[in-house]
Amino acid sequence: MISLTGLRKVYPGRGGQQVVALDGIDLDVPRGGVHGIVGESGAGKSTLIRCLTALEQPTSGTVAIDGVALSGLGERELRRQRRRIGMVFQHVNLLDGRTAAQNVAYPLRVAGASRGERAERVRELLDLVGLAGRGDAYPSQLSGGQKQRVGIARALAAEPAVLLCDEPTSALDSDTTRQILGLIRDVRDRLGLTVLIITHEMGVVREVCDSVTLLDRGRVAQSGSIAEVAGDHGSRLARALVSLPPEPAAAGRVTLEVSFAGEVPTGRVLAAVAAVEDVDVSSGTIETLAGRRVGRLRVVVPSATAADAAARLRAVGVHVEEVA
Ligand SMILES: Nc1ncnc2c1ncn2[C@@H]1O[C@H](COP(=O)(O)OP(=O)(O)OP(=O)(O)O)[C@@H](O)[C@H]1O
Repeated sequence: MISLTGLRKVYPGRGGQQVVALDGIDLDVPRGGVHGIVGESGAGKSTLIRCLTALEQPTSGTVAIDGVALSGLGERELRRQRRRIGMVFQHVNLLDGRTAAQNVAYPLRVAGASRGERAERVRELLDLVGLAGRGDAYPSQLSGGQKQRVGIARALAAEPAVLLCDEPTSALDSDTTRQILGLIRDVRDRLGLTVLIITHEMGVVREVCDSVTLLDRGRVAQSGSIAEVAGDHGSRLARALVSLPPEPAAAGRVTLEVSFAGEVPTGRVLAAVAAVEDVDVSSGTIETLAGRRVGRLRVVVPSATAADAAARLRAVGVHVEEVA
């Protein structure tokens, strides 16, 4: 549904130096998928969004939505394609002097819908986002979460095929974040949308995404379904998805991080850990992510016997790394 091929964007920098913001991105998000894009500041996330909405022309490579490449479209066709992409932002930017209903109706007015059509569609949309009966409220009378609901309704007004969400919950508290992510999943389920979420919060990825891409200096550092990346134990995304607090080991001891996925029975792992001589478990988690059981344990062992302990643990099929 969303297909990026060899996407490259180079900006002219200061002193004639070039800034490579995107360096050959290949990415496919299937119809109905919720895909997360994560990466540090400057990784290229905003540039990616601007290329997807054709606000920015790629230096090379293609962006295609539903098989239609954006480059080479005429002005009219491009406008039509843009309407197939709804945008949800961190700061909703509602028109303060207009009611929630008028804000949602705005893109419908621009698209030339009649008054009757607008009223009916706005009612449906407010209902869809859980704001039935709140259409007459002004933005100042709405909570942050309710404003974001209005923003989502507005983004859905033109019946897009794709919803691009740029840090949709960064300004919200954790309860409201969970509700808004639940809503995004719900509209995906009901309307069959394809959703791309740019976020710096792994909690968002865990909660709502089916798949995820880590961008690093304009390149894809890692990409896959949540189950795949969570099971790729030593990887950056696996560590970020299932993270443990760092805790330095005492002198003469080292910490081994033991990671495993559903293929290895938890009981067997725990038995192997318990059998290690003079072992202590300092932290750990065993949970189900995208239907796959994943576990991570930090075990502290004497330095002198650490290599032997690691070998014994690996023998049961787990991934073991010494951590600082
Ligand atoms: N218009 C521009 N002109 C020159 N350089 C740019 C421009 N826009 C972005 N860049 C550079 O491209 C790189 C990627 O920037 P981008 O804003 O896409 O990253 P980001 O991952 O969205 O970061 P953040 O999370 O801070 O928004 C950075 O090095 C940035 O300085």
